[in-house]
Amino acid sequence: ACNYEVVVIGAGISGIAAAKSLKDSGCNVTVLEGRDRKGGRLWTSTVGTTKIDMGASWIHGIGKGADGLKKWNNKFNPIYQIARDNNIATVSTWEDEDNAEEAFFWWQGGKTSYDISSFTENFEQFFKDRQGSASQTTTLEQLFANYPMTDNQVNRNMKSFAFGYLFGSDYAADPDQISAKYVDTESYFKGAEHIFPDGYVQIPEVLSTGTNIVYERKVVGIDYSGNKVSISTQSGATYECDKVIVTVPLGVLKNNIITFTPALPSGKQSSINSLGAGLMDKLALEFSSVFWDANMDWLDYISDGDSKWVVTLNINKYLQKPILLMFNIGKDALSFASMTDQQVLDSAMATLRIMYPNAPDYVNYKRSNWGQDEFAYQSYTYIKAGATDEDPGNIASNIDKKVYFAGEHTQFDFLGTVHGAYLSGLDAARAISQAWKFKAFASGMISFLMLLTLLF
Ligand SMILES: Cc1cc2nc3c(=O)[nH]c(=O)nc-3n(C[C@H](O)[C@H](O)[C@H](O)COP(=O)(O)OP(=O)(O)OC[C@H]3O[C@@H](n4cnc5c(N)ncnc54)[C@H](O)[C@@H]3O)c2cc1C
Repeated sequence: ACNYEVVVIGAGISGIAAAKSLKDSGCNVTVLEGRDRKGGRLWTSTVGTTKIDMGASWIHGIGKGADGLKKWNNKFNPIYQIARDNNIATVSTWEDEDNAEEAFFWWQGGKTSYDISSFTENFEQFFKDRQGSASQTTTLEQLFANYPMTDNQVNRNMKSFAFGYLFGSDYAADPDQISAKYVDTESYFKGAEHIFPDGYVQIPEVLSTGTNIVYERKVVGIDYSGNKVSISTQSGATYECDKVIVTVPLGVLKNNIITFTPALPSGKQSSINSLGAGLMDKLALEFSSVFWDANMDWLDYISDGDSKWVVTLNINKYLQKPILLMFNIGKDALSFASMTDQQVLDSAMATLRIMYPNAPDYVNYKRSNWGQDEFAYQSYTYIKAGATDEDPGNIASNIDKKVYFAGEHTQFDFLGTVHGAYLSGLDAARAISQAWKFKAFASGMISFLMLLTLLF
């Protein structure tokens, strides 16, 4: 069996997946987690008395099968498989996102009379026709530089809405950042999109039973210059191990929160610099009753001059609670990051009252602020203009079979998702178990050869 001491940094889904797999192989595993809770960007919180996910909400496609990846033929999304195996309830929000029910509102007040679907269909078609001409450094905005439209306020606002609505939520970023070349080139699980009525955190909870997680251990240094890896934490506690798996988010790596000794190889560092740490924030508002279009999934808002509060999810449709979940993306999310809760709430309520002039006051709220979160500094990763689909794999590659990496940002196929993060954790664990299997085989061979020498 495995005789390594392994430290996993981070009790998000990737770290917990890696720890479980290695523990099951007999390794001695300790997980060091900076926060006082597990799950990382799976954060089931509450608004009033209702559980609400302020990090990931969806299993993006329960399966079976994933586009372009044969190995998933006939298989469920691994997160859905875990939910099924453990009787964790999930609820479908829609079979296909294109079929979600939507109402469109605009800055002039109430529902828009504008033909939104013609605009967004033309916009998408324009993108498809030109994506082939995009180079590695072409931004989505540059690809649309010659988009044919009369320059007036309505069209300008429609264009900025279309960017947020069609691409922003997928990549948690703005059109002047997203690489046009890589839009829609990652793989998607087929099937309906599901959420967890009792919270996504149930997944890391069932996977981490019996795992040794030490909380409030913010890692600040990893020294891998010797035979053993030495890990230092902000609290002063240090840990020694044979192998470490670093699962901290890309945003944490970009901010150099952890000092690596020696410094990370330049190729890996440049991939860390190149990828985009996308930002998407949520505001959950609970009301005393539903005043909005109860049959809609999404309430979409075309604002004047930016894309603030571009999409709002009607939670009532799935959980039968009078709750709206409002979203901001990229620079709009960033513009709220340093504001007080009251300022954010004022902005949200002002927008809701443009959409529904008689909207009453909220009774409870919960806000995420992932950009200011010292254990994330981001929401999810995207291919930024200048980066390539090889950058996530460059980050994943191990250093000297001592320092391994996992996390949603370390695999391209399902970049930015929970299932991608989960699978990356299993990959890192597999790479370590290959190392001990090889070591066991090599020492077996040496003993065998010594025995032969003694006999003859
Ligand atoms: C608002 C939002 C919405 C999302 N929506 C979806 C969705 O609907 N569907 C989907 O599939 N994905 C979604 N995602 C993405 C998904 O949540 C992530 O891809 C996934 O959870 C990442 O898992 P991870 O293990 O890679 O990272 P994390 O969950 O971030 O885990 C890393 C862990 O490391 C810890 N850590 C960080 N720094 C340190 C340190 N210095 N020392 C010790 N510990 C540290 C963190 O606290 C964290 O627990 C969303 C994310 C956000 C933020």
